[in-house]
Amino acid sequence: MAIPATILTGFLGSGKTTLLQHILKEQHGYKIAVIENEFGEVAVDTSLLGDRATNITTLSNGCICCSSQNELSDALYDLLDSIDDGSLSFDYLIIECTGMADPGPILQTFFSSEVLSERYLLDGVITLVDAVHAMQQLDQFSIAQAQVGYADRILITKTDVNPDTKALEQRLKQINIRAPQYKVIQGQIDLSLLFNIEGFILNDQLSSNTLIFNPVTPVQQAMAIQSFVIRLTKPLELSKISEFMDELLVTYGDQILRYKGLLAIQDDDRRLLFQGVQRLYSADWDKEWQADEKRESILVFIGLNLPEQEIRQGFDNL
Ligand SMILES: Nc1nc2c(ncn2[C@@H]2O[C@H](COP(=O)(O)OP(=O)(O)OP(=O)(O)O)[C@@H](O)[C@H]2O)c(=O)[nH]1
Repeated sequence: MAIPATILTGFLGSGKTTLLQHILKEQHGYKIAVIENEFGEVAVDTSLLGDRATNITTLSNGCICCSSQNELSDALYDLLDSIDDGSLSFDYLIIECTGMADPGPILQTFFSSEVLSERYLLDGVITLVDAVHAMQQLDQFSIAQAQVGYADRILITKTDVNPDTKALEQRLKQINIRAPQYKVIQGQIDLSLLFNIEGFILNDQLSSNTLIFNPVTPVQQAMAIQSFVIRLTKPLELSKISEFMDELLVTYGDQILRYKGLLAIQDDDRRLLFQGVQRLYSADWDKEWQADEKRESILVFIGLNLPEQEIRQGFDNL
């Protein structure tokens, strides 16, 4: 059984540690391992950590804390070794990123080797956003926008200090139309909203409620991460989709953070699911379209300065 993994990200001081403390205290029945991602931040002599690259501590409630100065992949392998030699057991992994970390490379690590992609199952990205400071952070730091862009769930924290989050919610939706938003005070949230969300599995969960939203004001900044939805009623030709996607990813692979789609294909009664992170994407056949279902393709793209018109046009031409 692959171990599900959740990535916890968010700008400096957004409340990641506070949420983690809540998660680790809660009685949820999971045996959770947490990796604190300090990777590459401070060069620490590995002799301090002993032979292992990863420093592993077990808390009194059975949760496991790991810190590592090495690459994330080393820590992931070290945890697997500990499971295999019987010294550890856990059934869920959380990675807490540092506030300035770009989640992109962290996600890519899970697909970087056969072992890691088979033994871990990337479940989702939870992004925390500070209701007091986020507007300014989003203006100033593209990394803060990227953290929102990658999210499967967005948690708006510190709403006890600033309860008026309307404008922020709109802006977050412009950046990431796909991720539901929840308000959280001092990390208090129902954990079932955060775990087993299957953000990277091929499925048809496009959160159709959130897709009704239409951005009214264009994002102003030059470095803007934004999302948009494409809906097409005419069936698409399969070979042309992969051709177009390959072309798109060669040119814009670094800018497209995440994309997900449910496609209607010409001469086939099955739905085609596809999803990707930057240049890495997968597609698979799903069940057949039901009689009461509207046979249309829906795609969500989230990325940095994406050529929306060009992408829309490209799909229109398929
Ligand atoms: N009022 C209020 N304070 C909060 C809330 N959540 C977190 N804080 C406080 O905000 C500060 C930063 O929270 P942390 O949990 O350390 O944030 P972090 O994201 O781990 O911070 P970094 O590790 O610096 O990236 C702490 O003083 C928390 O007590 C909240 O919902 N309301």
